[in-house]
Amino acid sequence: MEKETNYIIELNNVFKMYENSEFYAVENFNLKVKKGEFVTFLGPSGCGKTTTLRMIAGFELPTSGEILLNGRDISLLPPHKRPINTVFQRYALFQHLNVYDNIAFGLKLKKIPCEVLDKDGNKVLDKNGNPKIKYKHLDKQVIHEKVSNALKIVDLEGFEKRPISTLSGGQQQRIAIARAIVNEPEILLLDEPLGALDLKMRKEMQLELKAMHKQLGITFIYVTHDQEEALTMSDTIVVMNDGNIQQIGDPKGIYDEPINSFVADFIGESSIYTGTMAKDNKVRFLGAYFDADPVDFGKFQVNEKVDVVIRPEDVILSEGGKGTIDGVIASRIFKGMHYEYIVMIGKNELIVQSTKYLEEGITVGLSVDPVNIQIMKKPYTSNFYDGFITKNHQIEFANADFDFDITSLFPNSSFNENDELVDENGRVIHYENMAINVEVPFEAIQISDDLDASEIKGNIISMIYLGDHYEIIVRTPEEEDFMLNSEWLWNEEDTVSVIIDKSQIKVSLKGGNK
Ligand SMILES: Nc1ncnc2c1ncn2[C@@H]1O[C@H](COP(=O)(O)OP(=O)(O)OP(=O)(O)O)[C@@H](O)[C@H]1O
Repeated sequence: MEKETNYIIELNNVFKMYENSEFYAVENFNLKVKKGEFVTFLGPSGCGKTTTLRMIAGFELPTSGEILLNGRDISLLPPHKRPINTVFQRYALFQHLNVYDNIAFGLKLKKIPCEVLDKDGNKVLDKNGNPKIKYKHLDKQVIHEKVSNALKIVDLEGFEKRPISTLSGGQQQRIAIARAIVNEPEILLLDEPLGALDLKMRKEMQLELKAMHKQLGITFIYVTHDQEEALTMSDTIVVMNDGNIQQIGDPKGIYDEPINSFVADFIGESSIYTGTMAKDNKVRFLGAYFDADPVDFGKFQVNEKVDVVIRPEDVILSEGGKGTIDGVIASRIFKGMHYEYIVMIGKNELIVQSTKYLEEGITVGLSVDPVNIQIMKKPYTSNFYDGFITKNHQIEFANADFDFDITSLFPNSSFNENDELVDENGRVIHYENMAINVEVPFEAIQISDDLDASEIKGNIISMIYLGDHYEIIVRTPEEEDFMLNSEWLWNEEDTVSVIIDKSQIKVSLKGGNK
């Protein structure tokens, strides 16, 4: 069904699970893109950016949900029928063709409908009285003009006859872009198009792509894991993690008002702390009470645990301890326009940028304007799993068994002499396979590089520094995630064993079997 819309692309409740996979690569994705917008999908490797792009292009079908183009559902339309072109990181140019033929390739195949005319130039009608239509190839002259124009846009006029192999990486990428825009798509999808270029060339091409976007006036949907690239080029950034959208906003909004610690950590440099809301518009972190922005304060309860984000450029340094809190300068690096300091407040580190030159080892006062203290809801402090009770009256979750006193789940129950679980009237309770909810607080989990220390093993997939500790996510081969806090610095991708303090596991019955 078609409906009036200002949006060129809409994704509504889109989910994608690949065949032979047990998790969603993209989960509940909702996005509206305006005509002419430059939208960037930003997130770490594996977060679902390419999958989303491929669904828009039509190379993958969503498992559920709908994709609308100008208000029309295109979920089942094949890629070549969508007015959308894609530029990939690997340029996918035909090495045996020259520049002209690479760009003209699609145009030469294209057939356009034309009305049939008789020798006097009148329209020929079919038996229903409608103009008769035939399909014919584009004129050579038209192709020539379109190719020249595309080469002009990518700033490679005069390169028509050059073999592809004689072009630099940056030039090849421009040809790939020219090939995509020569078809005059309504939307251009760009999947890490600058990923294979060196830093200098990347920076140049970022500005050129932005200029091309302006000149062409078409919608760009761009994929990158480089936050600086996203901040430089986009009108709108969609920050993704683990198949989910974390935040949608313009670059400044995302940088200044990150919605959670993942976004704050991923975009720009920042110090992140666990804080507690206190009375009288205050928030306590780093062992001191700071004035909070009253607007933020109203969103939280007194005593609520929160994440507090401080950007390095927002810390005001003063000599002689005239701030909200004192710290000692541990290191100083000159960064061209300013110095970057690591200041220690007890065991916590704070990153500070300042144009002032200060000696290492001295005590400084630190303060932050209330509007620059970003206070965010703490997403989780516990892990949650679906599990069940095994026939040996253990509990199983995350593909591991744990001893657990299951009598605590059934009031007044006990085990009889036959090792059966019975209620207060002696009736047997059939607990085997009963479904349970399991909560494992972060504090209950430790990790170790001794892989024999636990039957649960996994790889570290994320590590966020929170001032005096790291928030770490370990993912098992079965795609179970364990989030925990650790004082120690680990390496991403490290394989570790996950040790759970059983006494801290909380279990409740779900009702029903697994
Ligand atoms: N064809 C496939 N079959 C099964 N799983 C897949 C397939 N393609 C991607 N995945 C999985 O889906 C998830 C999302 O992958 P996707 O390529 O969309 O992420 P990405 O954010 O684009 O990552 P990158 O930046 O590394 O390209 C990953 O866990 C990936 O392993």
